[in-house]
Amino acid sequence: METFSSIDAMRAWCREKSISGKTIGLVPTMGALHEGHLSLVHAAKNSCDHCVTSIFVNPTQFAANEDLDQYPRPIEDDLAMLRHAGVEAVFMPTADEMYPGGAERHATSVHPSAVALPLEGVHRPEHFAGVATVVMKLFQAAPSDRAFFGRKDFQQLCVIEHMVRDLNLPIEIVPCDIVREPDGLAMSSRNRYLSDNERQRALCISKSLNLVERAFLDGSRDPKQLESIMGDHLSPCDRVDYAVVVDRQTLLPVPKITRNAVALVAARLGATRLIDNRELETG
Ligand SMILES: Nc1ncnc2c1ncn2[C@@H]1O[C@H](COP(=O)(O)OP(=O)(O)OP(=O)(O)O)[C@@H](O)[C@H]1O
Ligand SMILES: CC(C)(CO)[C@@H](O)C(=O)[O-]
Ligand code: BAL
Repeated sequence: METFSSIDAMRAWCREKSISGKTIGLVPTMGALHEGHLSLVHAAKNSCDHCVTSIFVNPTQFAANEDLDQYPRPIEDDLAMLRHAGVEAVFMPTADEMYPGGAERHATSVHPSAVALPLEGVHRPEHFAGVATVVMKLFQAAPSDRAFFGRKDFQQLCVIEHMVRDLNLPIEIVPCDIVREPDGLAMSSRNRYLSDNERQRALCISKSLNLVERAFLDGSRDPKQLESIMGDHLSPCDRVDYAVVVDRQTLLPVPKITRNAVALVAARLGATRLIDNRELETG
């Protein structure tokens, strides 16, 4: 497995692979890897000739009061997992390599589509501009045929899909299903912040989504009714930023579900903020 910290070297590796007609799959991550990330790697390896994974804790998507400094960086463990998974190249640039002159003075950025505005956009107003910009930069540093993103970060996936569509980027976005712990908790790098008690209480998030799905499958098409089911079961959380059922395309509220929808939750256990969701398909 080769590791690259320079954009030029990473780009040269990708160019060499694609000149010979081979396809490349890119898996962007912030490290602290778990089985959710590895499922993206497996999907990339299954559908592409070569797989590149990036590890970069992107400063421009964190607000000043967020966990940029504490974000876990177990780089040796991450590299061992990627080696074991058969990844051929890892892009792990420094912040200076990605943002010469400093992330805070970085001038040109991607303005994401309106799908970035609700939900996470309300609670993390600069977040998706930072995500879209760094993903655009990762696509330039590691030019690939396909990029793999998890449905766990559902709104992020929408933002990236819109960016690729609106800016005509020559890359296919491949959404990958949410990988969960055996008890239902969505895998997330931030789960490692949880105390035993918080970890136990965090289970109410996936349970509330199970109950919403059950009510939806039983015929409920009233978002308010579904949201109240979620609300009733999220009381073990210390704070609920949102627990909503919205349109799958726009992520905006609808009076009645007539086409595909999605239930999304963001909630805190202690200082840890977790997100999860469940797609509700009208069929
Ligand atoms: N449980 C999961 N199942 C599937 N994909 C996942 C899962 N968790 C993360 N991913 C995906 O992995 C990619 C990298 O995500 P990231 O490195 O931020 O991990 P994370 O676990 O979501 O971290 P965080 O706890 O900071 O949200 C994203 O596309 C994300 O959606
Ligand atoms: C897509 C991403 C790697 C951009 O920094 C990050 O937001 C993540 O890990 O989901
Ligand atoms: N998985 C999304 C990255 C973030 O929360 O910044």
